Amino acid sequence: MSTETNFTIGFIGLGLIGGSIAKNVRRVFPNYTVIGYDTDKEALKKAVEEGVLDRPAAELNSGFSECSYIFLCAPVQHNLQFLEQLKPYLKEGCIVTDVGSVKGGIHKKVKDLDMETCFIGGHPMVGSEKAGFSYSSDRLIENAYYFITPTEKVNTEKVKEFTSFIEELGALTILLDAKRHDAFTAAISHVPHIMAAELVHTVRNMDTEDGILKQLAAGGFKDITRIASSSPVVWEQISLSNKENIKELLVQIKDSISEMIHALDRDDHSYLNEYFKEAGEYRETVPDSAVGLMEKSYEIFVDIPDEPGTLSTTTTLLALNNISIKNIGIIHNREFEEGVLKIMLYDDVSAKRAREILQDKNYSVYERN
Ligand SMILES: NC(=O)C1=CN([C@@H]2O[C@H](COP(=O)(O)OP(=O)(O)OC[C@H]3O[C@@H](n4cnc5c(N)ncnc54)[C@H](O)[C@@H]3O)[C@@H](O)[C@H]2O)C=CC1
Ligand SMILES: O=C(O)C(=O)Cc1ccc(O)cc1
Repeated sequence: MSTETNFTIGFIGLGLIGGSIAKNVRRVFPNYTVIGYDTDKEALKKAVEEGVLDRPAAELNSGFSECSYIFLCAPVQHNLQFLEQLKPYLKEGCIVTDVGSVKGGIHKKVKDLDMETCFIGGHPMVGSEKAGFSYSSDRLIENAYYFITPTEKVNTEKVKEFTSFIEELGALTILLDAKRHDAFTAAISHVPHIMAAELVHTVRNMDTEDGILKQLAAGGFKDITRIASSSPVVWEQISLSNKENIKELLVQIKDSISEMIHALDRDDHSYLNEYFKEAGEYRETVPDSAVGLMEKSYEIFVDIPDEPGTLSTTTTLLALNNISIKNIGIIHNREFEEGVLKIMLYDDVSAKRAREILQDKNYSVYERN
C-alpha cells in the first residue's frame, strides 16, 4: 500500500464493522492517521482511548478533507446521506467506500450525485449478531470474502490500489457488480436473516407465560436462529434497501412451503425424503470458512506473482467465464517458487475449464498428484 506517512483514512460509523476495519488498519498500517465520526459519542471516546483513532471528528466536514479513503460504516440508508454531506470536502483522488450489505441504493445515489469517479463499493461477508464498537475486532475480516463493487467510471488503477489495500488487511476480495451482489446476498444473507427471525416469532407466539418453549429449545433451534439477535436498525434498513430481490425469494419460499403442506397432507414419504436428502447433500458441500479445508479433488494450483491485486484478477477471470469457485486460498509454505493460489472448483469439468482459461492467459497451472 501507500508508503506515504501522512496517509489518512476516515471512518463514519465505528460499530462492529467500522470499528473492526479501523482496528485492522491500525494493526497493519500503524503509521497511518485514522479519524472517525459517530453519533454515538461513547463509541468515539472508546476508539480514541484504545488508540484506534488518532482523533475524533465532531462533524462531517473539512475534518475529512485530508482523507485518501473514507469508509461509510453506518446502517445502509444512513450511509446514503453522508455522500452528499462529504462531497464538498473530498480531496482530489479521495476514494469513498462503504461496507453496507446492499449495493444498489448507494450506487444509485453516487450516480445521482455525480460521484462515480470517487466511489468503490465494498462489503465484507463476515460479521455477527453483535453490534457496536465493543464487539469489533482487528481480525474480523481476516480470510473473509470481501465484495468490491466499483462504479463504471472510477479509475481502474484506483480499484487495483483499493483492492490490494483490502487484501493487505487480510480479506479475500471478489469483484462484482452491484446488481449481482444484491441478488446473491438476498439469497445467502438477507432472506436467511428474515427466516431466522420468522422461526423465533413462531416459537415466541406459541410460548407459555413462563417461557417453557425457550427453556426447552435445543441446539438446532439455537443454531438456525443465532442471527435473529442482530441489530434491528441494521436489518430494517438492509431489508428495505434490497426489497425486490428479497420479495422474489420469499415468494419462492412461500410456494415451496405450500408444496410441503400438500406433501404432508398426502403422506408423501418420497417427497419428504428427497426434500431433506437434497438439502443435506448441498449443505454438506458448503465450506466452513472462506479459506477452509480444501478437498483434493477438483483443485488446481496457480503460480501468482507476489504482488497486490493478483488474487482478484485471477478470480475475476474465472467469474467472467461463469466458473464458480468453491473455495480459494494462498499457500504460504512456498512449495513452489512464487506465491501459489489453490483454487477449488465444484466439479471436474469446471476444474478443467479453469485450467484452460488460466493457461490461455499464460498462468502456470498445476494439479497435485
Ligand atoms: N453486522 C454485520 O454482521 C455486518 C454489517 N455490515 C454492514 O455494516 C454496516 C454497519 O453495521 P454494523 O457495524 O453491524 O452496525 P453497528 O450497529 O455495530 O454499527 C453502526 C455504527 O454506526 C453508527 N451510526 C448510526 N447512525 C449514524 C449516523 N447517522 N452518523 C454516524 N454514525 C452513525 C452507530 O452509532 C454505530 O456505532 C451496515 O451498513 C451493515 O449493512 C456488513 C457486513 C456484516
Ligand atoms: O453472523 C452472521 O452469520 C452473518 O450473517 C453476518 C453478516 C451480516 C450481514 C452481512 O452483510 C454479512 C454478514
